[in-house]
Amino acid sequence: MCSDSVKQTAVEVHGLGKRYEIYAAPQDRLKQMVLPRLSRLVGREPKEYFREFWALRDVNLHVDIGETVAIIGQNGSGKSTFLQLVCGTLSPTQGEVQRRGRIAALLELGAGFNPEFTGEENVYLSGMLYGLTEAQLKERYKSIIEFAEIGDFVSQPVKTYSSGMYVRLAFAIAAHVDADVLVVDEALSVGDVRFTQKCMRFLREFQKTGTLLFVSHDVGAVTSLCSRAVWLDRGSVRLDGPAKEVVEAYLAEQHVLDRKAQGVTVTAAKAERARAKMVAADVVDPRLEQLRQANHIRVFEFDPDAHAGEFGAGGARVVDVSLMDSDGHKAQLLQGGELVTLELKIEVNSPLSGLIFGFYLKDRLGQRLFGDNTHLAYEDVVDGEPHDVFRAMFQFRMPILPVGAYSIDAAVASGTQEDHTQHHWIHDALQFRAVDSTMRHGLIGIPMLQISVEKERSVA
Ligand SMILES: Nc1ncnc2c1ncn2[C@@H]1O[C@H](COP(=O)(O)OP(=O)(O)OP(=O)(O)O)[C@@H](O)[C@H]1O
Repeated sequence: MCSDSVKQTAVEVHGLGKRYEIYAAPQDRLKQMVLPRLSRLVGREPKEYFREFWALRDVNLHVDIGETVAIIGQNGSGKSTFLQLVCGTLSPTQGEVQRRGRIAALLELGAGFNPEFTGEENVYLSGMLYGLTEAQLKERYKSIIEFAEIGDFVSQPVKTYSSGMYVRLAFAIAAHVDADVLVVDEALSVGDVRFTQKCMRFLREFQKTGTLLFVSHDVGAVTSLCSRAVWLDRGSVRLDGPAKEVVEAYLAEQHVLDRKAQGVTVTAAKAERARAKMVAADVVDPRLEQLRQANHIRVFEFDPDAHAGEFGAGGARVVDVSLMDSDGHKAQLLQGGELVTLELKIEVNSPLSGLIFGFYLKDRLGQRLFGDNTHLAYEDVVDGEPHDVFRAMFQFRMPILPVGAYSIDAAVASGTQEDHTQHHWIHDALQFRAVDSTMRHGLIGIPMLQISVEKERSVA
């Protein structure tokens, strides 16, 4: 951890709270404006005609310059309220926000633009509100419009824009105002894939120097972009920590709640992260030496107590997870591109219909690289009785992996693909590490069947 003098604070939030007054009927609002004053005039205790609702309460947060922090949580948990308070577009009922530097915000649709003004006029208006001079805006205007890609609509009032066009223009402006802190609320979910990727490229560049606060329901975007996540739950901070861990805890809880709504009890348990057991260094498959491109992958042993967390209703349990090589031996060292079989051993505790066994392979950030389950492969329903033991096998070619740590989530559920109860989900059940690789870019490489070059025409 760096000292405060080295790492400066970008945003500091103390005891932040936002209270709304909820009126059961419109006339109650009128009564509240008039009657309490009258009551006070005649010396009576004034009555309140509203119910108070705290959208956010007692939130404390410290964000360092250069950090990328995701705010996650269910609908209505207070994420947008929090971002608006941080940006100063909403004033708090309690507490305070301290910010350093220029904050640019991409908040919910509708914020920021004057709907009667054209796109061009709004570029100048917003830019000046961010503190840019007219000369600076003239200089950057072409680049802003190119980024937004809204064509001739730039000379139309923004009230005629689609939600996607609106966000494109807002993003383009925010990307050009030299912000120190960028606050992005769900903006990426509105645009099309190409624009979203453009924004992601911009955000990745921005991250190198700036501070980013990011709200998204897309947990993939959260884990790929953010090092830290804050989980807001009914207006309070539920968990604040490494993005991967917070997202996994949040997803587990979402499943618990989803099943509860269906009358099924699923529990989420957090286990201490334990060190995975390393394999002995001298276990080397002789075939590996013959392979031209080295992508050695060390597989750590499955240890039922050494995982990042687990949850489930408990009707069945994953008791063993292993990766086998093509000879059917438990692999300790693999090669990217090799044929492997992932084997899950499951014990059933209570009568279950429609058993589904599945896995996800994830990278160190928790991004799911790929996964599969038995539901789609088996049309017959697999039922289980107490004490039954199943082995689910997935044979696939291990992709070529960039150097780094990887893990496999293993799970057993019952039901259907669309509606199922997780009985046991183990985060990071099996861990492994790609120790060397020729791959530098991309998430995974797939073994090429053939690579060739043909000269079709020669000038000479
Ligand atoms: N002006 C308002 N008056 C009354 N209640 C409000 C007002 N604005 C927001 N709320 C309530 O505050 C709570 C938090 O809202 P907020 O929009 O911050 O949640 P959120 O986490 O961003 O949700 P979502 O994921 O759906 O965007 C919600 O219950 C919402 O209904």
